[in-house]
Amino acid sequence: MRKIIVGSRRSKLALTQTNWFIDQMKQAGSPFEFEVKEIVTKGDQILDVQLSKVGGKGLFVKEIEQALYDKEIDFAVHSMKDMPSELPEGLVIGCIPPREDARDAFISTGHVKFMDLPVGAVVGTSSLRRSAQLLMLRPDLEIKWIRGNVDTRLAKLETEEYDAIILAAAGLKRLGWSDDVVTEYLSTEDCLPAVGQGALAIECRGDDAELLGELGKLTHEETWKAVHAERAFLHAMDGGCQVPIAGFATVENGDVQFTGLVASPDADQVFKQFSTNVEPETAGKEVAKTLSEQGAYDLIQQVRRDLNV
Ligand SMILES: NCc1[nH]cc(CCC(=O)O)c1CC(=O)O
Repeated sequence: MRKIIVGSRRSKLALTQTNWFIDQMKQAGSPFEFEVKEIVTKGDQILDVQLSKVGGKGLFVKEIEQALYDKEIDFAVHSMKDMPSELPEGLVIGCIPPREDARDAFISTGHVKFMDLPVGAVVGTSSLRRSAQLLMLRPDLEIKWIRGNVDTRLAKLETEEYDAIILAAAGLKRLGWSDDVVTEYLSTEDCLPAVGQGALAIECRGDDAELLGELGKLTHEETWKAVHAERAFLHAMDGGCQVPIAGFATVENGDVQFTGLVASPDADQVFKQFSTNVEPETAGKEVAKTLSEQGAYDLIQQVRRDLNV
């Protein structure tokens, strides 16, 4: 029996996602043995600075992709959100399993709802996408950068000066945190999720036909369509996790319904557009075209120059 080596970042979330997916493969009757190999990425090492400042697309994936090229591992389970919109030559996404909750979770001390936060309350996030959208609703809030994995951030809410923090619901749910830690789930209208948020990407070598055949069986059609619309948008806008960009799609009766958003970091300028199409890429690209015509592409380039990324 072929032994498949699965690469994973060392964080609890990465390992949980990896083991969850291996279980799915076993349940589907995949004819393999599995072994997990832990890999430390640059993104895991730099935990003390604002992510948008260290820059570089694919901060969490580069070392893993090298291990794929070197055949040290056969596939890796990534958060789709951490994947650059273009994969390097020779590597492919072999499977997109069903999406977890794509929303952002708002967690405050004392369970005060977001709109009930006192004036000037301090909210912890290191994402320009989240901070821009929070400031649209509550321009009075103070955004304070916060880094670290899910457990660290929840601990910081208790011990440091934050009134609230925002985390991806998917990470909390996969780690088994119960719904009661969450004060409220922000609606996708109020806080449009990051492209790919809540979804996983199984990355492998494009020439590994045997593995690709097994992985393909576990792809979830609706998630595949939604993610392709979102990533087509991200790519067309030259977006990434360093700039305030959001994109979220659902599938209704086979049609992809996609909303894209680009904002300035201070939320002074906000561009938002919706499109629906049977072709996922078309839905994403149409929104990108409209927003670019309105000035959103230039805004992203401006943000990149300002942040030097
Ligand atoms: N930015 C890091 C990251 N990448 C994926 C997740 C959570 C899981 C997901 O969105 O799929 C997180 C943490 C967070 O944003 O709270």
